[in-house]
Amino acid sequence: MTEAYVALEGGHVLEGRGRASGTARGELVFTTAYTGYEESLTDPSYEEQVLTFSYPLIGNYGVREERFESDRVHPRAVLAKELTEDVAEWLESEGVPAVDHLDTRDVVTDIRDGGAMKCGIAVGEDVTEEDALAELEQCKAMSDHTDIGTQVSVDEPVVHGEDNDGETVALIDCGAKGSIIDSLLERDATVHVFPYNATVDDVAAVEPDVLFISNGPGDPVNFEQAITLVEEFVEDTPVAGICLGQQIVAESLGGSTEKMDFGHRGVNQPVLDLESGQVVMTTQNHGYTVAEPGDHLEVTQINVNDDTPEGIDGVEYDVITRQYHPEANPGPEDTLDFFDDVLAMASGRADSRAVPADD
Ligand SMILES: NC(=O)CC[C@H](N)C(=O)O
Repeated sequence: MTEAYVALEGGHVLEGRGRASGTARGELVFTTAYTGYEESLTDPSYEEQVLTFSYPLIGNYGVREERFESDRVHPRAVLAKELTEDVAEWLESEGVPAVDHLDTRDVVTDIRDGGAMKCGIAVGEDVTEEDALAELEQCKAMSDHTDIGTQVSVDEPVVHGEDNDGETVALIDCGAKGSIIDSLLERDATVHVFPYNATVDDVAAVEPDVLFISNGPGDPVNFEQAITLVEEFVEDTPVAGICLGQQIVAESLGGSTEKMDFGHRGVNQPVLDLESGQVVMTTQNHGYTVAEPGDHLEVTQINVNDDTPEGIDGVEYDVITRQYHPEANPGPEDTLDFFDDVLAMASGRADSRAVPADD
């Protein structure tokens, strides 16, 4: 019989039903998203995490490659109340352990009380609780994955939309979702995708109209080269960022970031634009946040639930970043116009708050 154990930080072990076999360890997090499991499971931002779905039934509309955000599943393991056969087979074929028949209400409550925590998973014919505890023992804190970029980034630069007539975007791939590239291509941009550790010379060679830092997994302070790129380019080149990208921009320009207790993961996170007073629904997936924007950046949007920064713009530089995922996939498309704003900024057409003040 297939055994399935989940060992939580502190040593508490849960028993469930094994749906995909193997052993794994990672940072235990939850998403409240009720749709979009194909997109979430292929989002590189989940690298080194174990993803719990709080919505009780996952997989009820199948598994379609056209919905994938990258070419593989990124969470180390998946926990749910009920996974369909389609999803279980997919995860088994990807070598990603999965456990269901768990009381995910308890798992979510544990994470909310204790914060995102380490965990170990063991699923298989002969596994024991000790196997899950052994995985837990070896689990590293997220911030200790210091070279996580190498696990999710392209190895070599790739160009998309070479024949497009629009702006030239240098996208630093810290684990970029495919929808970010698609959103730029749909707006006629040429997108040069660079490895997370690209040099200033590499990027300068394509003469970008905008330096765009992608989403990605882990702690922003571990993306030292991307932090350097923003410092080097910001005086002469507009800068944009999504999620990890916002955090990297803040780290570059005198701000700071910190780890949240359990983060924001879901598709109905309300965000208030401080200038217009408008609230939009957003997709989110992050465990770190900007703590202080620093003198060069100003917070322009906040999370309605906890006031954390959701939009940060440049004070004297052309900078626009968002903590949420404007590209949706999954989730609402309320914020797709972010890409129009970024490309307007890149072309110098921007009537943006980031325009330097007159003397
Ligand atoms: N989606 C992302 O880019 C995640 C950003 C970062 N890894 C965090 O957890 O906060």
